[in-house]
Amino acid sequence: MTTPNPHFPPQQQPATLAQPTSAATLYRATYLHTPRNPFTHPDALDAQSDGGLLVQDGVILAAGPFADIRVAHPDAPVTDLRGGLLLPGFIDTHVHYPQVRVIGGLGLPLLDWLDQCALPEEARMADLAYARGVARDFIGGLIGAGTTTALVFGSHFAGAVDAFFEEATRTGLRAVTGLVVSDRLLRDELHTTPQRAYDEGRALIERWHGAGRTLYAVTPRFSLSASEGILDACAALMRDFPGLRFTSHINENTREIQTVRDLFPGARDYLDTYERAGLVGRHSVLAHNVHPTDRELSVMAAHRCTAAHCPCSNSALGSGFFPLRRHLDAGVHVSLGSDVGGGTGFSLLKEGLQAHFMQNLMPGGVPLSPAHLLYLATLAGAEALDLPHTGSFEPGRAFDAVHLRPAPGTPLDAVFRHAASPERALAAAFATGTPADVARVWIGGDTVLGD
Ligand SMILES: O=c1[nH]c(=O)c2nc[nH]c2[nH]1
Ligand SMILES: [Zn+2]
Repeated sequence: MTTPNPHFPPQQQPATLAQPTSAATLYRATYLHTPRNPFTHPDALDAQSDGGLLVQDGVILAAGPFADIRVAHPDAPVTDLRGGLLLPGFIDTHVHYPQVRVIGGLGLPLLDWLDQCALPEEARMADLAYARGVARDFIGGLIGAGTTTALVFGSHFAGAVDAFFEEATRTGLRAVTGLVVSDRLLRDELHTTPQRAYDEGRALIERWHGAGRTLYAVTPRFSLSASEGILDACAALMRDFPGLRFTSHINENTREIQTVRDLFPGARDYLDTYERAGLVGRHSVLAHNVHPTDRELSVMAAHRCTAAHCPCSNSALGSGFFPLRRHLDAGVHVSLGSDVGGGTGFSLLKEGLQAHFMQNLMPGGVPLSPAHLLYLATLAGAEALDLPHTGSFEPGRAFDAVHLRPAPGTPLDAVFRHAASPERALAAAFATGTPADVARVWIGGDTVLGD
């Protein structure tokens, strides 16, 4: 892309860190990652057709051509992953936990889809046993798609959020989530009060923020359903507990935007409803932003907040074409989200493909290479969530990885066996890969799927 994003300079890391002192494993694979942002660095893709990643205690110690790593570490046991593609684990920056069982409500615009599909299901999360089952389905879906970190829209019920954190902890997923809060225009049982939003949020933060791999995200559903009082309670949590993340929705659908305008007559625009409350900052991720104004883009860039682009959801709900070029030109950071259940599944491969299609089809769209798609599905999310130990295979980062190994006889297997380069194989993975091609997933060096 044309405009450098000054907010996330590439990490300068030595090629090899300290020598291992105890058992390390050398993974041999065709691997690809984007240690840099390809929108600002043309040679951002690092592809090794016969690569080696030396991993100890869940951390990558060395990365490069297998032969080089082998010479330096002749005794490390080798795990041979050749025959597929090894990528950094995917990072989904917008996905709804209580909606996994209502994926596929096609054909409705946002507000009708919420009324008819999403909110009735979200009301069921009051039942803790039900919520526990949903948490299993949801996290199984994420990991099964190769996602190792997710910014998750939680539930309106504190017990269901506890259930999510418990399941995330059990499985090892890196998860950032929180209580969803609203006090109008949804359904009565999903409404809360500012005081209760603060009290329940605080209790969850004290239990889960920074516990193991979990972090807390303050989460008003959207300004349409959140009064100034609720937004102020959210801001109070952000002030009282430094290091929290913030997430919500913005500028998704024209009817939604008009309703927000009517509800906040003093606000300059949609972003201003969050901005006035002090909720727009480096740790803010706002989903969709399909219809932003120039002022909103410049304020988002100035505050270094992220727009989570959810192309399958935007297509399924008919929300519109995401103006990626305007975001990049304004210097707004962009990451990728599946937006299950408005989105159509957990695979960030599919989201990457849909992003590619939409940019191809829209006037002034940004041509997206395989490197752009991989970046959006991995490092861009790590940057959005300020998790610098994830997102790529640079030494010093956690070994969060997905091994794509299509079944013999499938078209993707044929492409992998005959691809002229790893980059061609990567393009095919985005074009035709699915969760069925995910053979193994690691988080922090632990195998969480496959063997
Ligand atoms: O895509 C969306 N999914 C949701 O659940 C939602 N809630 C508010 N705005 C929303 N947009
Ligand atoms: Zn959403």
